[in-house]
Amino acid sequence: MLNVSGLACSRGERRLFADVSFSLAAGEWLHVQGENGAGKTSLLRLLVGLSPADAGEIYWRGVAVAAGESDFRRELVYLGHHAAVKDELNALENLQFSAALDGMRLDEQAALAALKRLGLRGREALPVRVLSAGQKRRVLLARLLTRPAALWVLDEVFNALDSGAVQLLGVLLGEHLARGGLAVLTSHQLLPLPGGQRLIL
Ligand SMILES: Nc1ncnc2c1ncn2[C@@H]1O[C@H](COP(=O)(O)OP(=O)(O)OP(=O)(O)O)[C@@H](O)[C@H]1O
Repeated sequence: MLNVSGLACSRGERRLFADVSFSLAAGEWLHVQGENGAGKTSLLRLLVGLSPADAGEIYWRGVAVAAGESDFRRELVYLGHHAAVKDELNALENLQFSAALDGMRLDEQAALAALKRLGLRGREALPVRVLSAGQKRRVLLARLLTRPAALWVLDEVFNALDSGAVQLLGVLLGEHLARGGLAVLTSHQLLPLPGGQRLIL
C-alpha cells in the first residue's frame, strides 16, 4: 500500500539521509530509529508532505503522491513531535477543533468515546491547561480514534506517557494494524508492539 523509494533529504549544507526505501502492506508498521539529529522527524515530515524531498518517490495504493491524484493526505493522521493541544479549550473541544481543521465534523458522542478510551472520563469539560502533561498527551492521542485513517504517522508519541498509557497505545496500535491499518513510528524506546520493520537513519 505504501511504497517509498530513494528518498533523500538535506537540511542546510548537511545531507541527513539518502536512498531511504521501504514498503508497508496492510497491517504492517515501521519503526524509524536513529540518534538525536539523525533525521527521523525530517523523514516523517517529508512523508506527510510538510516538507519537500531532494529526491525519491512515495506511492500510495500504487499512485504517486506527488502527482496530486492520490488520496494519501486524506488517508493519514500525523501526530508530530511538537503536536500540542489548545490550552484554552477543553478536551472535547480540542478533538472537535482538530477534526474541523481536517475538514471533518466530529460527533460529540464519538469524541467522548475516544476520550473515555484514553482514560479521560470526567476530564472532558476541563480546560486542558489544568490537565497533567501525560493527560494532555492522551487528549492528543484520542485523535487517532476519531479519524478513519489507514496510515498513522507518529513522531515520539510515547513521550511523557505513564506505563498504563504506553500499554494502551500499544493496544490501540495493535487494533489499528489488525484492521489492516499501517503505521510509521519514531521512538527512542522499545515499542510495546510485536513485529514491525526497522529503518535506522
Ligand atoms: N528547518 C530546518 N532548518 C535547518 N536545520 C534543520 C531544519 N529541520 C531540521 N534541521 C536539522 O536537521 C537535523 C535532523 O533533525 P530531526 O528533527 O529530523 O532529527 P531527529 O532524528 O528527529 O532527532 P531527535 O531524535 O533529536 O528528535 C538536525 O540537525 C536539525 O537541526
